[in-house]
Amino acid sequence: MTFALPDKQVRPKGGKGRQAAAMARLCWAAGWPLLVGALATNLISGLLPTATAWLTKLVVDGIVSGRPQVALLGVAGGLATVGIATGVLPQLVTYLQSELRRRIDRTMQDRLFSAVNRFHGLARFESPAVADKLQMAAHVNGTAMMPALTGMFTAGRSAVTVASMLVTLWILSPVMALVVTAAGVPALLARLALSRRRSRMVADFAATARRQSLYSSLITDVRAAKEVRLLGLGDFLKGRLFGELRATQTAERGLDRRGALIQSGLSGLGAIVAGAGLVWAVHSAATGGLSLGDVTAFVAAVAGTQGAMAGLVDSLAIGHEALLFFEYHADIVSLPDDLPVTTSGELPVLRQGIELRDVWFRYDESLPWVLRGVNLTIPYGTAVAIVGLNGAGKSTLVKLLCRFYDPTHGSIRWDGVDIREVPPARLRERMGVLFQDYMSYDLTAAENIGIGDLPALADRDRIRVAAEKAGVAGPVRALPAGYDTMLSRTFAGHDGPGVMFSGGQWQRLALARTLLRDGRDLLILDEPSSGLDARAEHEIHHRLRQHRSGRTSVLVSHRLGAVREADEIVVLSDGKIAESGTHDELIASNGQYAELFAVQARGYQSSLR
Ligand SMILES: Nc1ncnc2c1ncn2[C@@H]1O[C@H](COP(=O)(O)OP(=O)(O)OP(=O)(O)O)[C@@H](O)[C@H]1O
Repeated sequence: MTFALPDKQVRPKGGKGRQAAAMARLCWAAGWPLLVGALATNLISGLLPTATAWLTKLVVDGIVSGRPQVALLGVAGGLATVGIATGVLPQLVTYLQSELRRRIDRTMQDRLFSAVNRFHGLARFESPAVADKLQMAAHVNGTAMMPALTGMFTAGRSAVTVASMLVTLWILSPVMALVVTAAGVPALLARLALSRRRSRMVADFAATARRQSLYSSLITDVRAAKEVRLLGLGDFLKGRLFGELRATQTAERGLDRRGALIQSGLSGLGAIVAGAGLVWAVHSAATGGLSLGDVTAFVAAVAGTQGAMAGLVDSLAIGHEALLFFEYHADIVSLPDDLPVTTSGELPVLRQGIELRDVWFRYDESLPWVLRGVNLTIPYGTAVAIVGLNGAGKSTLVKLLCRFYDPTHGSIRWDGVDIREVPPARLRERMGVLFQDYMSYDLTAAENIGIGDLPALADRDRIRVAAEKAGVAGPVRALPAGYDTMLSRTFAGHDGPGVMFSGGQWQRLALARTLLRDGRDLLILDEPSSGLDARAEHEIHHRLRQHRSGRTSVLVSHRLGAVREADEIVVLSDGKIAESGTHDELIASNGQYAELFAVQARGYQSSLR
């Protein structure tokens, strides 16, 4: 089991405008009626403060000038209606926004995981840059995006309030309208600059945050718990986690201090402007330039403009930061497939065989060659065994046969058809493969086998037959709920706690999953018995020999006793085929195979003495 440390920082690319447009399109697709509804209610809410200010002025002026009661009552009724709307609309806005958040959540998850499922090979998962982005993108959902969306709504609402308040102010005092606007501009610029800094900080500390989550998962993950305890790594990991946390918090603190200083300065400036305006308004009222209603409207307009301007700037800043995270999602969603795949092309039913023609392969241009000109034929209906020392390239060859990567040079042909000329799914549905690093799923025993062939998931008879062939039927029947037992200690089953299998039992279960794909053209077994006890290994290989006879199969194994009956044994050494032949031929030629076989045989004989 490995936990990868992200090796470099990932800063998403692309302009904010482009990302904002992409996000707007996503929100539209997620639920445009909700989006329009939420936007409209937000904008109407934005007009309410101005309406309240004007209606209050009319009421006050009406009372002072002794207007008829009916007219006054009408205005008061209007004021009451605006009051009701002020109380009700925020609830409606909240509901519409929550529903929109759920829709956006679904749309984002759908797009993200569909994009990941579209990667046909493994290269994307092994790229540190992509893995880092994936980790960031997995946290970006509707909830994380809401600040950007509500930020846009609030910005729209605040803009409406600012505009309407400024009109009110302009009517009462154009000079004051200009002064309030001018005082708001530095606030806008300062807060946008702060927000940019904050976004940069989030990007700069992305790797730090990922390392934090790596250390916390190592401390909490059940798979790491054994080694963490045995080696006493708990405090070591916690120390590293806190080191990262301290680094992030120090940067955050610096930014918060700077923000607090700037905000205080700007608030002081706003208070001076509002105070000066009040002095002017009182003076004008005293000299008859303004009515009492004008003064109340003026005070409300100054406070409203300043408040709405602050809201506008804050919303823009919050939206700006949320957009940064959206970019990780957008980058993954737009990432092309790692393999050039075709959507058409048929794969014939295997009748001649599979041929590797001068196959060269390396995982990356910067890495050494793993396979160097491999020429190998796996004739139809035969069992070919691949043996060799650790790192010789055996599992790599298996991965190329499954087309998880394309050969760097050369080709792999299936009855003469280059496997790059058919969709990978069509190739993969023709094979059953047991990987060396097989998966153990936190699912029931039946599901662990059944997912080997999804249409058989509910077919208990087929699952039982596969379990029998893999020699795991007995252990499964002995489980508390038989095939329905949850094989997990961290997820409980329907009837109580889950149960864990032993390493060898898991391996047999994985073998059963592979054998469920029985009728496929090609069976590949990469170290199918590495975790089995001697008796189980003997028994399994006996069954597999029966199962493989007459079928096309590839068997990779370090246990040479297990491969001796293969039709052909291929010895891979340093990425090349060193020798090949039947067991007897290879023993007679006294090469690498004979040497390896002799070493293993000596080991067994000496332990018998
Ligand atoms: N995903 C990968 N990315 C980069 N290098 C890899 C990757 N997988 C394997 N390698 C390298 O390729 C070489 C061959 O590995 P491979 O797993 O094919 O060997 P193997 O013959 O199956 O070994 P073993 O007997 O230990 O299972 C090794 O040097 C290994 O470090």
